This record gives sequence, C-alpha cells and structure tokens, in this order.
Amino acid sequence: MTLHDETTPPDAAALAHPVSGGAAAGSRHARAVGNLASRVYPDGDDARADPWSIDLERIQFSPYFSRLSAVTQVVSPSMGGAPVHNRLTHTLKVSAIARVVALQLNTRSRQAGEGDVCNATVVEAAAYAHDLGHPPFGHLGETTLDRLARDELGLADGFEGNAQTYRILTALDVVENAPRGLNLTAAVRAASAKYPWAPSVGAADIERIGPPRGIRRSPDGAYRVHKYSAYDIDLDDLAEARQGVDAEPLRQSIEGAVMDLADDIAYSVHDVDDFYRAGILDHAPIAAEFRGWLDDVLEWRSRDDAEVRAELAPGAGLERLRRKMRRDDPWIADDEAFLAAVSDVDAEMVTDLLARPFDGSLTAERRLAGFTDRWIRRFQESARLRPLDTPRAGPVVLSPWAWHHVEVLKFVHKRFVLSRPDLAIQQRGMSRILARSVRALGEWLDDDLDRARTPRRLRELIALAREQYAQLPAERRPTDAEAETLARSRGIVDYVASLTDAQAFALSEAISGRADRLWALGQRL
Ligand SMILES: Nc1ccn([C@H]2C[C@H](O)[C@@H](COP(=O)(O)OP(=O)(O)OP(=O)(O)O)O2)c(=O)n1
Repeated sequence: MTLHDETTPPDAAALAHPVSGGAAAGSRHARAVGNLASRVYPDGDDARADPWSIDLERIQFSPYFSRLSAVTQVVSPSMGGAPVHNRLTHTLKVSAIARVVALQLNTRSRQAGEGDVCNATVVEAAAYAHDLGHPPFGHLGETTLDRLARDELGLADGFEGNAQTYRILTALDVVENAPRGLNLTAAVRAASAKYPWAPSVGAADIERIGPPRGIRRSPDGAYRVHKYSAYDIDLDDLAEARQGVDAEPLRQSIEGAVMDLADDIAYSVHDVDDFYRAGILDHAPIAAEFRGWLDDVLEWRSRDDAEVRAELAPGAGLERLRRKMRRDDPWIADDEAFLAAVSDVDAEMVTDLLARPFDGSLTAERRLAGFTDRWIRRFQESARLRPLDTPRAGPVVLSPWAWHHVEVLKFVHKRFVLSRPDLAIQQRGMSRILARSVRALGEWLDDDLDRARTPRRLRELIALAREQYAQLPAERRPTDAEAETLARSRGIVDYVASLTDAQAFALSEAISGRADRLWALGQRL
C-alpha cells in the first residue's frame, strides 16, 4: 500500500465545510479584510505595496531572522562536521512548503466554484516568522529557559518558543515608525500564533471545545498548558490581532494552520536527510525495529499496555507510538493507516535508503533527493480543509494517511537520534551554559557597584517589559514592586533567548572568567 491513494484532492463538499468560525470559506477574506490588514500603529508603508508583502519583507529583513542561521535545529550549527539544518534553512523550507500548500488549497477551492480559502502571502509571512523565538540550542534551550523562568525568576508564564516568536514580532523587534515591534497586520500576527492562547487560559474556555494540542488534562483534573503563543504581557496584542480574523477561541487561523502543518512536513523529512547524511541513522537497529513490529502486528496489538510499556524488544517503540496516537488523536488514528505507514517507511526509507550508507556520491545524492521530493510532494498534496469537529486539529490538516506517515518518520528521528546518550550529554552541558548566563546576569543587575555597566540592551529590554506590565488592565496588573521583579526577569530571559548558539557559549565563558572571550560577543554587550 502506498500513500498515493490518499493524496487525491479534497472534494467540493469538503471545501464548502465551514472553516474558522462558520463563514463560507470563499467569503472569509472579502468580509473581514478591513480588520485583517489593521496594524496597532498608523503606518505610512501601506501606501507602498500590499500589506502582507510589507509584513513579509519586515520579517525577512529582521536581524532576528538572520540570527536563525546560527541557531540549533537539532544539533548546533556551530559544531562543524557534516552540514545540518539550522533554524534558518528549516524556516526557508517551511515557507516554501507552506506557500505551495496555500496555493493548492486555493486552486482546488476555485475549481470547486468557491473563492480563495487563504492568503498565500500571509501564510508565507507566518512561516518565515514561526521559529524566530527559538532560543540558543533549540528545544533544549527552550526547556532550560522555561525551568529557569519559572523556578528561579518567578515568571509564572515561563518561557515558550512560540510565545517568544510572538513577543519578538510585536514587542522586541523594531521598525522605524512604531514604538515597539514590527507593527504587522492582524492577519500575520494571528497566523504566527500556532497556539493562540496564554498559559493563563481559563478551564471554562478549554472545556468549551475540549483541550487543544498543547494543553493536557492531568490526573488531578487541572489543565497543563505546555504550548502557548503569548505571555501575559503580550496577550492583549494577540487578542486584538485575532479580532481581525474570524477564528474561534483557541482555534488557529487558516493561514496559521497551513504554517503549522508545513512545519511538520518539513522537519519530518529533513531530519531524516540530515542524520542519514551524517551517518547517524544506522540501518541495522532501525530495520530490526520495523521488522520486529511488522512481523507480529496482531500479537503486538493483543498485548496489554503495561507489558508494552516495559517491553524492550524491537518493535515495542512502534507499538507504543501506535497506542499513543490512538489515545491522543482518536479522531484520526487508524490501525490500517498506521500499518500502511510503517510498511511504506520500511520499504522506502529503511530498505531503499538506509540500507545503503550515504557515501557522498552523486548517486547517493540523487537517491536522497528522490526520497525527499517524493515524500514532501505527497504530504503537501494531502493537505485539506477540515470542519472544526475536534479541538486537536486546526482548520487545515494532513490527510489521515499522510499524518500517519509523518508520525512514523518523526518516530525514527526521536527514537534513533534524539534519545542518543551522546546527544543528551552535550545537551546537559548546554543547559548549564544557559543557566550560568541567566544567573550571572541576574547577579550583575543586583550588584549596586557595577549595575551601571550591564549591557544597555539588557536594561532596555527590562524597561520595555516594565512598560508592558504597567499597561496591563487593572485586574491583571501586578503591584509596582512585583512588576519590577517580573520585568527584570523577563528582560534577562529576552536577552539570553535572543543570542545565537555561539553567542551563548561566548557569554557563558566570558562571564565565568575566560579572558580570551573578551570580544567574542561583538556588539551584543
Ligand atoms: N526535544 C526535541 C524536540 C524536537 N527537536 C527538533 C526536531 C525537529 O527538527 C524540530 C521540531 O520542533 P519545532 O519547534 O519545529 O516543531 P514542533 O511542532 O515540535 O513544536 P512547536 O509546535 O512548538 O513548534 O526540533 C529536537 O531537536 N529536540
């Protein structure tokens, strides 16, 4: 069985389903365009070109965007060795994929006699923006900064890469004619919010539709908000942006949903590419895992959960994945689709690709390019509009078949790359580097005798956060003393989060007394 069966275009009836708040798909932009294009501050630039292209340009010209070339995707680009994706090369691919998905959705909609369903330039802008908030060292940096923010700095809304993206767009980055942020349109800001809520989202709001992806109910009944696109001080900006798009509470806009699935498509394929090239994806253990599951599908399905959780034999990882998908996403999980996905990945990736180690030859390059092109195209073509019948999915989704294939590819990466102890040990070191920098900056700010020499940018970031806390509505505004502490904390986190991997290394070493790192931070300090 192959993916091809399931990449047929969605039918006209599917396209006519209500999306984002019940509007007929084709009428959405025509009706709301005034609000979609609104900016927080008056902006002379809008006379120059269409507002979405202006936003796209602002993001592409941002120093936060250039910085992504020196930020970890999975492993740090500053480590040398085999070339791997960094957050910039990843972003470029997400945006190329997202644009094609958007255009395909529009073409099919027009063929079905409807208008466009999404704005391709807004989709592209959101894709360019989507990872701006990734801190040094990628996900590891995100977890470390979140822990430090909550446990040591008193920030109840922690640190989250998506929320940091939104903060950069709307508060930290600058354009000439606005006091803060890039002054983007409501449509682009809303589309950049993959998880359109803050950690303070109320249980009643969650219960209205059920917990979306990024929010989980824990055994004590409370909701844990793992992913979110706004900190408390940026929430009003997000709420205002979302008034301009007709997305329901806790639901992505159509353009945001396209960006989200393009992200999944991009990394599920290019992570395999990176680690196959680097010689990290060993054929034998991966083939054993796939064979171990495929040779005993019925037997695996019949075993009880506790047994499978403890099982070490090859195949157990895939079985745990199957159970997790059924548990978390019963609206789409399907045993036949899972079996097809494991069989296809086994045939096309494990047997065709990994069995022959990458040797740098043009033949190997062609084989890899064929694999990448084929899978990206299938996934792209499978994207379709979906009625809002589950809180776990946005208004645009991958087909069930493509979704299972993406999940199996991600599994290979998680199981055979991310869980390696050699990667883990290095990440533990990087975590220490960030913790050292955060603590040392805090001590410096507390040093009455030397505070005046702290970096000007750090003090400006603190002042910005202080101003934002002071502008919160009375019922959410902290006291002046609390705001002072919170602003200091948010400023430190903003400062460290916007370093590149190499700058984070240099800061930590310089602050620990390594004399040869004196100029390594450049103008940053
Ligand atoms: N513990 C982890 C988790 C993920 N990754 C890598 C694998 C992918 O290349 C990329 C995925 O992370 P993204 O931030 O791009 O996307 P997600 O969809 O996982 O998260 P989010 O929705 O928060 O963007 O990061 C990693 O190195 N370590």
